[in-house]
Amino acid sequence: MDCKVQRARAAFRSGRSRPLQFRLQQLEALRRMVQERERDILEAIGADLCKSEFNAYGQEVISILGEIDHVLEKLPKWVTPKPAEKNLLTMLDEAYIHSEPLGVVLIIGAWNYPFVLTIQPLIGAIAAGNAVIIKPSEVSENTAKIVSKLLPQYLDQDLYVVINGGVKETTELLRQRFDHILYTGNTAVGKIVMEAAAKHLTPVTLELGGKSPCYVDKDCDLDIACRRITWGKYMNCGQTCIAPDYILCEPSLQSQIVQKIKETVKEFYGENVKESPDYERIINLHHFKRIINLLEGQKIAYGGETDEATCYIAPTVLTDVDPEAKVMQEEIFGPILPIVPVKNADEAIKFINDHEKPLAFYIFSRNNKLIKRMIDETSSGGVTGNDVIMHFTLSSLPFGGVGSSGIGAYHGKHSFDTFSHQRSCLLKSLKREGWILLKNDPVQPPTCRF
Ligand SMILES: NC(=O)c1ccc[n+]([C@@H]2O[C@H](COP(=O)([O-])OP(=O)(O)OC[C@H]3O[C@@H](n4cnc5c(N)ncnc54)[C@H](O)[C@@H]3O)[C@@H](O)[C@H]2O)c1
Ligand SMILES: CCCCCCCCCC=O
Repeated sequence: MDCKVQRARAAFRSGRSRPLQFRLQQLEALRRMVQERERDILEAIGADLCKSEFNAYGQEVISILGEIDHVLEKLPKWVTPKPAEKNLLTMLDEAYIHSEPLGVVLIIGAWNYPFVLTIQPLIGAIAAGNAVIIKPSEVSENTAKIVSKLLPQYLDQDLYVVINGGVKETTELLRQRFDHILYTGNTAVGKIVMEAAAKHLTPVTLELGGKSPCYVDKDCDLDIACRRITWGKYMNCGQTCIAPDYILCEPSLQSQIVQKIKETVKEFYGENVKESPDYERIINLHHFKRIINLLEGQKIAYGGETDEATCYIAPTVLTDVDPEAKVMQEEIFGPILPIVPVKNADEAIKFINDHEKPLAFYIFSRNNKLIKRMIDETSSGGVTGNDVIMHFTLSSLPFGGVGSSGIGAYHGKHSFDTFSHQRSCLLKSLKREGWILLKNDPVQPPTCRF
């Protein structure tokens, strides 16, 4: 492992990852890999998460191809040094900001979108000119295997290295010195990563989780709201970092919401969800049991069926959920949707602010003023009004958390910035040396110097 990181560092020091042409060529090769080996990639994701090819393509491959195209188009502009404003003392000089690569960066991926969560940060790290060590999640072993098999066939083998393994290997890896670490996963491990990084003063981007609230206002299009919530909540069997974790709404809306979600589930997955090729499974028995446990003592208004043998949990809605209930104490990361009744938007705002800052916040309302007020009076990594998940799909928006849901952000230019150092450059003119006397004259106030 040491020698793989050293090899990447030596390759970085050779300087070959820096030229724009090289970065573009590597990104084009990555795009070719995704296009030519699409079948293998979809198969691996499918095997890990019991996901249809259609869903794997729509949820993982499309965003990677879109991100690569976006970066290929914009990178020449991003790498161009940006002139900086000058003052009287430097008016004859050249001042600019140069984005330079950080060095060797470590990307630690999570299992729930195993391809996108390793490859999307990789795109940014290559674009910024770094060498990269990629550590996919061992939980999604098929995707980890295919990533480690394919990347060396398409990319520079010394600069971009995949290391597979679990806690032991990652712990060992974290002892090494990196120039940046981007970790995606749960908050507890995020703290371990940050502690290890601190030993080397390595900056981190932590893409963590949390309980993302969804406020449904009584003045909203309830049909559309419930359709969109159903889509985002039950996609990937609820195992999405920015899935709406729970709903806040006035008590009288609960039964309508349950009814509409029930109808939408039928529309999306058919009469028998268990038989639907579009409905995934919980990743493993450990998570299956953890989620089932959250149902204890709850009023199940819809769903609730489970099958341990296949880690199946039906799309489920809970009503009149007590904020103190177990299901409200941790991120659910499964297809259970609690509804917590609140009197109004103000009570919803207070509820959100009384808890840790979430990764996402969703507001459904016809009243844009209310949406803006709720944004102003709360905090979260990102927000989507009148939909869920969709802010993730925009390369122009920084994707990341705040407070306990994460540190830093990536996607598009934000990835490039995350993996770059903004270097201040001042190139002094050799002219007007006489001015130095003025600079060194302590009796002259600065305003009188020129
Ligand atoms: N913000 C985001 O973009 C994002 C995306 C996906 C998931 N998540 C969050 O991640 C969580 C689910 O992921 P997970 O944590 O179950 O994924 P996971 O089990 O795949 O772990 C993530 C990574 O951490 C490594 N790891 C695990 N234990 C470790 C340890 N003790 N020391 C060092 N490394 C260790 C794993 O090998 C893996 O590569 C949820 O909270 C979810 O919200 C966040
Ligand atoms: C259009 C749907 C895209 C869905 C991608 C969601 C990725 C979320 C990453 C966190 O888990």
